[in-house]
Amino acid sequence: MKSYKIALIKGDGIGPEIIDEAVKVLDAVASYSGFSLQYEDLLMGGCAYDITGDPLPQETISGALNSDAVLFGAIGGEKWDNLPREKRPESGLLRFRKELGVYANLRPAVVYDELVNASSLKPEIVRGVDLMVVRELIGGIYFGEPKGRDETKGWNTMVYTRDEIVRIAHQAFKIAMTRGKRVCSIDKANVLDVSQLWRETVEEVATEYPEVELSHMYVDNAAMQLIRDPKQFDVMLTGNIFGDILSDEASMLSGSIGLLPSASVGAKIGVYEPIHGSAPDIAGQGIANPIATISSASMMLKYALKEEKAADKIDNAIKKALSEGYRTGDLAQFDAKEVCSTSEMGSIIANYIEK
Ligand SMILES: NC(=O)C1=CN([C@@H]2O[C@H](COP(=O)(O)OP(=O)(O)OC[C@H]3O[C@@H](n4cnc5c(N)ncnc54)[C@H](O)[C@@H]3O)[C@@H](O)[C@H]2O)C=CC1
Ligand SMILES: CC(C)CC(=O)C(=O)O
Ligand SMILES: [Mg+2]
Repeated sequence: MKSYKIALIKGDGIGPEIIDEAVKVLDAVASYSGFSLQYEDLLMGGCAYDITGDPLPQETISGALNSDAVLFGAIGGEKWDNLPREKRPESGLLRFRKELGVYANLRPAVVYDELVNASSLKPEIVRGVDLMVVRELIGGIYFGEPKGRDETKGWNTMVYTRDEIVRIAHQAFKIAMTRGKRVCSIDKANVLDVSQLWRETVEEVATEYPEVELSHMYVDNAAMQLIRDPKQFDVMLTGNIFGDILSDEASMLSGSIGLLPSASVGAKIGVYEPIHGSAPDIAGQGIANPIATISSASMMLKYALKEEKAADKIDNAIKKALSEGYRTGDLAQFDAKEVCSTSEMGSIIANYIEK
């Protein structure tokens, strides 16, 4: 029987609660699909800092590199917000992504038919939305030098090299070829020099994909268009910060940030992670929506382990749970037949996995 090594990084806040549910569902699907999964827990974030003094211990990097894939929950929380930057949980996550080299963060935003009433927008605007944000993940303003602060000034730098833009643009065009063959590249080329290079470089890469229609949009307009008419988008190609922001916005098309998964790829080992954070405001209450993480586990099966059938089983089980009217608290007002806890939702989805 095939066996895969999965590195689990639960992290802080709701991280452990949502990862536990994803593991429940993964174990169910593995048992019916002829493979087994071995898990190794690795520390990252505030919990890692508390134990080791470092938000990203070296063993976490080597453990991840020794695995077939990483399933990641979330890190961060107020307790660690006033530490020096390099000690903060978020620095650990940024360093982790950089160390692994996962430069492409794929963030699908799909609206489930069962949840069209849950969106912040009218059902006719969101029904059928199926877009993919392809976000550059290890460059841009989160990483650029110089950065720093003193008493009166703080500074960060948005830098992209041509090579960084070329590789993320290829990812976007390749993904577009498997979908609606449209890429909208998001920038701020009317103001930022780095965005002018971004736009020119994306144009060059586009010549290798003549079947794909390329358009460009300024990020401020994109934020508005995503709400006005989200179905105009197929693949949205973005830099790091723009994709971070626009994908949280896109989650409101689907009804909750607790629904959106992601895959961070481009290197030997990928990281599969919900788009949301550690949600300290609801941590420990058993009310977080685990679907974003369960769906990220499905992306892991599909992209990292090539277990496409098993991934489809998870996606179908999620749809079944939603169509049967099960909702966690974040979606309780929207056509819920039964409101359930984080762990009940995990069990329901695990039970709906096709044998
Ligand atoms: N990938 C990661 O680990 C990320 C970590 N963070 C960190 O997380 C902490 C909290 O950040 P916030 O800005 O509050 O963003 P957040 O995404 O953690 O939470 C924003 C809002 O969405 C809700 N929410 C998030 N996930 C949910 C889920 N699965 N089910 C139901 N509701 C959910 C939260 O309760 C909160 O009201 C910070 O320390 C931040 O730096 C933020 C984003 C990403
Ligand atoms: C917490 C940050 C490091 C990143 C973030 O918000 C994200 O990747 O969605
Ligand atoms: Mg974010």
